[in-house]
Amino acid sequence: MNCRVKICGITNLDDAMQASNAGADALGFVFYEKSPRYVTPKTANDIIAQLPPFITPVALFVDADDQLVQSVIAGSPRWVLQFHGEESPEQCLQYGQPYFKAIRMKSDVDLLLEAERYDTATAILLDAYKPGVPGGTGETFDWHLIPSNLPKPLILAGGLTVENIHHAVASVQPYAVDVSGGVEKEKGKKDPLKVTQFINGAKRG
Ligand SMILES: O=C(O)c1ccccc1NCC(=O)[C@H](O)[C@H](O)COP(=O)(O)O
Repeated sequence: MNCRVKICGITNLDDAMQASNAGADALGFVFYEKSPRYVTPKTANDIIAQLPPFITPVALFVDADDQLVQSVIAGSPRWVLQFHGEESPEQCLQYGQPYFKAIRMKSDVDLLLEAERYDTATAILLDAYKPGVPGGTGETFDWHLIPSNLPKPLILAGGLTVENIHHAVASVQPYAVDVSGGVEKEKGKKDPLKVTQFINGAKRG
């Protein structure tokens, strides 16, 4: 199985180009001001204007104002949206763009119900739950909680690293994996070697 890779938390052109050249399928940009990986709509749109074709830029929001979402998507027709907060299916759909819904995993989450609720999402992204931290936690969750009959493409996130990516892909067999902190040298700056090793590890799966 060919596992796709999204490198999240891109803040600069060098990291975006390096990840693209190393084989990333998607790049994530965090439009959440409290994040150390926050980028402005202008910076992100300037970066994606220079990306090669076949790379999907993903705009990540956490319960954002309409105005912010609109200012991002006005900059390029290439955006896929990722909603990482408590957005309803109607809110996610209102922009008329393809979207992923992130679900933060707790033992009592009914994933089949969530997948049905967000049936307009093109994929469900599963991330670790940490109280007070909406994402980019660097923590894994119990992959046994993922049902094998999830009716949506699954993007596995949360605490993935060069060390655990082979095991993650082999055991969960996700459509794609998503990483941020595990391939950084410091918050907001990627480590090129880790990015390359991570992508190779995921695709070798
Ligand atoms: O990266 C952030 O700071 C962030 C802040 C708020 C919501 C989501 C955020 N990041 C999401 C991601 O980077 C990934 O989709 C995912 O959470 C995996 O992150 P990590 O565990 O660091 O690999």
